[in-house]
Amino acid sequence: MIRLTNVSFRHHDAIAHADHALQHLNVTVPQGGFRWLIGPSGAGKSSFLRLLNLSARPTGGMLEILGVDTQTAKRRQLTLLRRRIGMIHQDFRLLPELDALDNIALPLRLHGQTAREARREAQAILGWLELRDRADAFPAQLSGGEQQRIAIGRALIGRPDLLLADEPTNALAEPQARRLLDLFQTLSRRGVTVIVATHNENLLRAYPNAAIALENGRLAELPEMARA
Ligand SMILES: Nc1ncnc2c1ncn2[C@@H]1O[C@H](COP(=O)(O)OP(=O)(O)OP(=O)(O)O)[C@@H](O)[C@H]1O
Repeated sequence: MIRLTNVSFRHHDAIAHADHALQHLNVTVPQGGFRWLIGPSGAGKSSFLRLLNLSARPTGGMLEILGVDTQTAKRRQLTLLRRRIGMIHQDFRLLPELDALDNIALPLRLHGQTAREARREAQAILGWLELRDRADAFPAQLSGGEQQRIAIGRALIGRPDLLLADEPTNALAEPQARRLLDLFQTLSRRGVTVIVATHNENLLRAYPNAAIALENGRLAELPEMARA
């Protein structure tokens, strides 16, 4: 369960003091829920995902993630919570000095698994991503779509309970995008909470899940297309 109660967020370096990226949001997503996150550029979608990803803290309100009250949680609880969250960043954020296999394996290494175990699981994911022959390639040697698929693999390898994705299909061809969305749907049916920011109207139509619509940092009326 994800629960935002009156959550506001202001970037440290926001220009005007009153400039809030998110304002007074009340949102609940049950465990296993799939939500699109939609809204025009600058509406606050990435800021919203940063809060859920625990890379930023709300400046007001209460944020509960997977049953943990993030304001009162101890550091150790937050560390454990982070391991249950998978994030696909819009700009991929691969480590340039690691090859494709080790980028995917990284979360398991950070969680203390041996290189051998982590690489074995990463190999299986590379197979699903149809990138087995690119295991040794470094990010700079990969196409945008290949980098995005590696970023997807890295988010999935830790078997997250909460999967967050910022425009995860923007570098993918349509069949790959649909395959990814089919996987997201399957994961959601198995109890993973999935939140996906997108501008891709074809996908919104093809996968009519409920949506969280933002506009100027506030919840907005849902456009017809996104009502589920
Ligand atoms: N690091 C930052 N410092 C200051 N303000 C920021 C920062 N990042 C975003 N903002 C501001 O916060 C607001 C919300 O931006 P955000 O990136 O969350 O929107 P978005 O919906 O993800 O946009 P896009 O679809 O273009 O990615 C905007 O007004 C933006 O200018």
